Amino acid sequence: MKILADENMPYARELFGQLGEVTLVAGRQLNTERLADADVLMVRSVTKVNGELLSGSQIRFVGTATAGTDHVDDIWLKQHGIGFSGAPGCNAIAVVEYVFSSLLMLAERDGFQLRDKTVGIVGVGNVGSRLNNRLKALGIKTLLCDPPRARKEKSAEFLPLETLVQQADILTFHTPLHKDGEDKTFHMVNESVLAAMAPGRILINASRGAVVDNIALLRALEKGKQLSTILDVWEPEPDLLLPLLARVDIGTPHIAGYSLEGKARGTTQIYHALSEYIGQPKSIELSSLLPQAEFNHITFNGELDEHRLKRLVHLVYDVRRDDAPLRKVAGQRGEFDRLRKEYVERREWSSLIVECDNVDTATQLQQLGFSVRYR
Ligand SMILES: NC(=O)c1ccc[n+]([C@@H]2O[C@H](COP(=O)([O-])OP(=O)(O)OC[C@H]3O[C@@H](n4cnc5c(N)ncnc54)[C@H](O)[C@@H]3O)[C@@H](O)[C@H]2O)c1
Ligand SMILES: O=C(O)[C@H](O)[C@H](O)COP(=O)(O)O
Repeated sequence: MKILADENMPYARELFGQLGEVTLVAGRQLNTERLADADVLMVRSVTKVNGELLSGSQIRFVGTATAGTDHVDDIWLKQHGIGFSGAPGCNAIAVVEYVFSSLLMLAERDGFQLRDKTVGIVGVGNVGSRLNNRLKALGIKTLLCDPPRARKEKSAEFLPLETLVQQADILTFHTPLHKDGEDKTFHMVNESVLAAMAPGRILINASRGAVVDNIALLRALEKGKQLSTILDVWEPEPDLLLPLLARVDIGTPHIAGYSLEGKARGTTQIYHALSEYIGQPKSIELSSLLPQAEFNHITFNGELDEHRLKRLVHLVYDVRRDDAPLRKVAGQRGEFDRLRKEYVERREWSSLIVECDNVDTATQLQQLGFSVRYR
């Protein structure tokens, strides 16, 4: 079995090599010729997988090691009897930790306490629900919007987007990109949503670029709208609007989900899916693949306050390490992708064992996802 896999997929050779012959390719350069005699295609989000790419090929299974699947025409795959698997939730923790890192940085810079803010979460799936749980562990008020879940679960927990726009100090988007339909998310943040956001609010997009109308956002900021913005995803990528990057508070090259754990989980999820599809079910523990983290043990004495939490969070991942390099190279051909390809290893909070002497601190850090030892 010949398996073609994106070169930016950690552990692809080790895992897929157990199932067939692996060739690694640059995701943006995949074309019909490269697919010639391949049986399986394993991609990330930069490869558009559709009839144009696949007709005439002998591909019988497609996997994407990503949470978002808007780059895959899954209907076409089904119609043509091609197996498909995404990697739901693989990098949700990484995105949550990106959001925390960003908000704690803004809180310090602008002199506010996160615990005084209300956070509106739009899209309460794998990312949104984990974000909600961690914010609640800190006693932070959240407002939730997820119409598909609201319909299914008939729960009053979910509110209309307009309510969040009016009431939340921080509005963070974690929806899939739907170009149309009842739950359309394309340009969900448009001119009128931006106009309705009160001065001093914070807008975060770590979902898909086009969930926010980037031109409308740029216009609003150019007209002096007081809005702090955190953008990990752009419309379009990789050729983002440079004047917009210049005006956002934090701008990163679509790496919110790029913890080593998150990427590796993506690979293992589609490895499991392929092995089942071909009738040779295999399983592998993530921990057997991952190296020890650079910093893996720390002693934390006393009580946890927001300032100390910020220091701990930024010890593991400080978003500024991804913001500055993008500003330096944006606009230069190939550089957005290079930053992603050569991404310096980043680990999740769970990779840090925190030894605590205070039971409340230990409980809270555990709820937040750190590995904790109480002595
Ligand atoms: N920046 C990154 O690196 C990164 C990483 C992971 C995921 N993502 C993106 O974030 C998205 C969310 O990730 P996830 O893992 O939580 O996905 P998910 O599928 O688990 O959750 C998405 C949630 O959004 C809800 N939703 C759908 N339409 C909606 C609408 N119109 N309004 C409000 N909610 C709506 C769904 O009901 C679901 O609960 C992915 O689809 C992907 O595009 C980006
Ligand atoms: O949908 C996802 O999982 C993320 O957006 C993912 O991190 C994108 O990374 P890429 O596939 O572009 O490497």
